[in-house]
Amino acid sequence: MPTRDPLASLYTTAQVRAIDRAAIDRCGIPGFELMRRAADAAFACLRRRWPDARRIGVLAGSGNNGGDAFLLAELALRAGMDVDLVALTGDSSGDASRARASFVEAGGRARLAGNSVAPVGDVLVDGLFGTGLKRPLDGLAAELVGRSAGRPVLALDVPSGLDADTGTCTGACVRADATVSFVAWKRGLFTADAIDQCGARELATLDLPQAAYEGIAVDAELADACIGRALPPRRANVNKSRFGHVLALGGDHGYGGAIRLTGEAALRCGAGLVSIATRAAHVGAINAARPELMARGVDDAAALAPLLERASVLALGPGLGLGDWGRRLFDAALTSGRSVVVDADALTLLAEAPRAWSADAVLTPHPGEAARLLGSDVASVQRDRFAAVRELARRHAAVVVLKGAGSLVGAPDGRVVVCPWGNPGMASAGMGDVLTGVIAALLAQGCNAWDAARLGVALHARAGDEAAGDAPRGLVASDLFVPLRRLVNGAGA
Ligand SMILES: NC(=O)C1=CN([C@@H]2O[C@H](COP(=O)(O)OP(=O)(O)OC[C@H]3O[C@@H](n4cnc5c(N)ncnc54)[C@H](O)[C@@H]3O)[C@@H](O)[C@H]2O)[C@H](O)CC1
Ligand SMILES: [K+]
Repeated sequence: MPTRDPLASLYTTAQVRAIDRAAIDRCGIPGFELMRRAADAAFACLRRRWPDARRIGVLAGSGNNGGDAFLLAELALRAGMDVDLVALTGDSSGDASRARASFVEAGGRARLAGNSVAPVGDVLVDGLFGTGLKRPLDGLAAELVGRSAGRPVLALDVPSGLDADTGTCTGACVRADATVSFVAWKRGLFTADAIDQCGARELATLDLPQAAYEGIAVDAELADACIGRALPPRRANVNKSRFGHVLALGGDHGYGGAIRLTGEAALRCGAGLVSIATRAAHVGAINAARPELMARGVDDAAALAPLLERASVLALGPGLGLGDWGRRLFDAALTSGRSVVVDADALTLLAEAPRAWSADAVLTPHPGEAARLLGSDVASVQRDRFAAVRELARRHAAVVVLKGAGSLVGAPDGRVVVCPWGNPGMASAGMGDVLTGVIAALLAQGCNAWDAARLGVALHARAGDEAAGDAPRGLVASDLFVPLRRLVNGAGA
């Protein structure tokens, strides 16, 4: 059994609660001690991130998230800070009740939320709700969250209002500058709305022994970008044929740039040879822009046959269109027996008629394409991205990349990897075309579908972050080529 990497393991809230129970029942650590350790870790995080804070505002809910908040407030009092604590309810339950009493014994005073204003302070501690959130926030809780807008916020465990299993928030939700999560990463902290709501994420494992985690399944893993294990350094005595031949198919009239981006990305990530099957009208422009690409105008399966014969991996779909021409290329490609990355319009064609695969297959839908493939709608896909990517991988018996904020990679056997990199600048034309080329290049160099997809997504997102810097707006897809080349050679791993 590979040793669990706590920093890369993602759990559902039910699994985290099971770890909590195991810590108490199996390891003999009282729940209140866990709460105290959580408060210690959160207070240390606050002092580190806001070293000049002298007054803190605290929002305390009725459950153990609130209990964490009461004990943090007590620590702040004992450190000589001013504390303005607003409690959502007049009493707390279980360990939280003991935490509340401890805060009061230390001289703390809990104001009742009622119609009072939000707590004052240089920084606001969000201890309203954590993994016990059961429904979208409303009423007083929603009002308090609304009043935290625009202030520096440290969220305890989970930003209040965020579903820690799916990363979505349908009602009011705290927007934190930092979130310190306890015991283990909740999978919902890394995808969907969480990317906007969590701020900087920190994990405090509360010094739990490994025994607390044993026997409790990990639901997903954070992507790693260590390319070295899958693509070892190149020997000198090699020929380009060792690094595969990618054939990119697409670029109907008006979309020649899409397939060119795919082809160039494959070259930049180390494919030995890259050919492009596209409309004849695009060949001149592609050859002029990137002569290393072997662009060929094709109109039918006959013209495509020799290209398919020479290729080892196909990148199918960017700018393919849904017309007769695109359908002919689609059908020829999917009966070629080659490993294939299926993207863009090819996914729409696939949704019309699912296929069995005779080699490795990676699908790369955005939420809209995923909805079409599932016969569902975007809202349902985004409501639970983990369920969607697992259902897609199972139903199509392929590795699936569900793109979007916090891209997910799913395998037919249920494995899921979550990409913690990427930025809003990547929501722009051509980024998906580049990703298709990246994944095809890794397949061409010998990676299996799972490694090619999870590493390709990580490389692509990290290249996007490097290219964007602190200016995501205006990032263009070809900006990724230079960082991609650095990262695919193991830089920064
Ligand atoms: N193992 C760990 O990760 C540790 C967790 N700790 C903290 O405990 C909370 C979870 O505590 P819990 O009491 O289960 O739930 P919450 O405090 O998150 O929720 C409070 C309470 O609120 C009610 N509620 C739920 N949704 C709503 C709503 N929309 N409106 C109003 N009220 C709602 C419901 O009854 C909940 O029970 C975890 O996040 C950690 O912060 C430990 O302290 C440390 C170890
Ligand atoms: K919280």
